[in-house]
Amino acid sequence: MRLRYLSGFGGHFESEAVPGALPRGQNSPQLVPFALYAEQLSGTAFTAPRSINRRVWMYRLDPSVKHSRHLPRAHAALQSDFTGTAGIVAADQLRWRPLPLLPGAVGGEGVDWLDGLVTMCGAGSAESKEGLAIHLYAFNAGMRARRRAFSNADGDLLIVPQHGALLVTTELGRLEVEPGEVVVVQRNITFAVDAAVCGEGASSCRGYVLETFYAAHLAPAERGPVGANGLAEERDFLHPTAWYEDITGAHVVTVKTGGRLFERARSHSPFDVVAWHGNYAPFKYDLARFRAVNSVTVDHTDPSVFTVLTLPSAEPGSAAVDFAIFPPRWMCAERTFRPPYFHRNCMAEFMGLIHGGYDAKVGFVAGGSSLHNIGTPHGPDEASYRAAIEADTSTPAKFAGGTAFMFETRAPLRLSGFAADEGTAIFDTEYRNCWDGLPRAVLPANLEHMEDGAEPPRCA
Ligand SMILES: O=C(O)Cc1cc(O)ccc1O
Ligand SMILES: [Fe+2]
Repeated sequence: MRLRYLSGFGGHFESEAVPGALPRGQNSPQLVPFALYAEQLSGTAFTAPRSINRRVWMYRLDPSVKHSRHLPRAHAALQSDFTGTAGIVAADQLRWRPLPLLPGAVGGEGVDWLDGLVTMCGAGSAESKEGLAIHLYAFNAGMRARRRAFSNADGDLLIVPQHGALLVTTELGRLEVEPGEVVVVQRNITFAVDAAVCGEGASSCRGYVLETFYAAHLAPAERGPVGANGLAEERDFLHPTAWYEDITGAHVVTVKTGGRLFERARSHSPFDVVAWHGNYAPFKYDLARFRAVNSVTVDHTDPSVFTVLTLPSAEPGSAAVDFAIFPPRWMCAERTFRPPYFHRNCMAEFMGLIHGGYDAKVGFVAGGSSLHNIGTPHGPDEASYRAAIEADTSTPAKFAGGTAFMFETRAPLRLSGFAADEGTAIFDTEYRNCWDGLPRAVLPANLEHMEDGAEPPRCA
């Protein structure tokens, strides 16, 4: 499918699927063209400063309010509260294998994207509007065939497909998102996720999701001294164009609010927006477009240079959450240990691998995940360490091996019961052994010691 997109981060776009559907010169005429309903969706408080204010005006066949009462709905593995006893505190280095791909579904059977979500970890709670959740998904059934959609009042969703291209249908139009691309669907935008390839030969899909509970939205990281260009370029953020369907029959929109799921039934498709304008719209971004900047002299540059999207906190320079990537790139720092260094971070690091390998861990596989919580020591495994200290660093080397990513947050991450369960097939109980064989440094026997001339203090 060749879809058209509107390019530019933070742009004020307008799009109409039917010429003349978009009111000109005003948002809410007495009678909208074709008697469509005008509806505003706010992405920020009405009075948020212009630079961060987000809203969209939709012109639709029915107002969203035409639906049944909300009925509670259960979810087996979705968690939106990590406070109190709701989250499991973990200090260990942790790694998980990929979720198994689900076999091809027959008929109406199978698990769809929403039911296929499983929470791994998070912080804070949806209700407090502070914190985040990290989920995985695996699905083999479409939401559209089930006339099912989702709308998340709890926050924005950054979806990172790892296996299988997605067709994301939203109120504002459709986006095709392949592994290597990511998509952001913001708070309260109704959407459905399907495999982009349907029917015969359709693959099951797998990936990662970051859910941000904060009022602020993810935006490209500042460039600082890098200058006016590079890193994530505004023009590479692609938004959908208006698309609607005029379909009667039972449709269900599942909403999540305060961590609880409810269903509201409609007699028509919720994807009935004929035209829209505004600056609150889902977008996709191709990670291969990231213009990486790195050291051309010595030393390993901190991974903040690879930040694609960030959500600031009130503390200057300390993100509530960053989305950083480790893409294929040239490594050219001389006399340098080129892979990530050994370190302990004041931020928590959740990592995933989209394809290929990661230069600090031979044992990290595509689709897998790892967590190094605040202060937890980690770094290259033994094999990566040995290879790096022997590498010839007099010439550049291309790291073409893969694309990993990191959700980095100032919040301590707490585990879900699923992630903490060492008995699951995905929990990697061996992970911590990957550093066991690191040789201890040996100082020469006849080493001269620095003398400070002073006797150690003695207590009476
Ligand atoms: O731990 C990791 O693998 C992620 C990471 C990468 C890097 O280049 C520097 C620091 C860091 O935490
Ligand atoms: Fe790290």
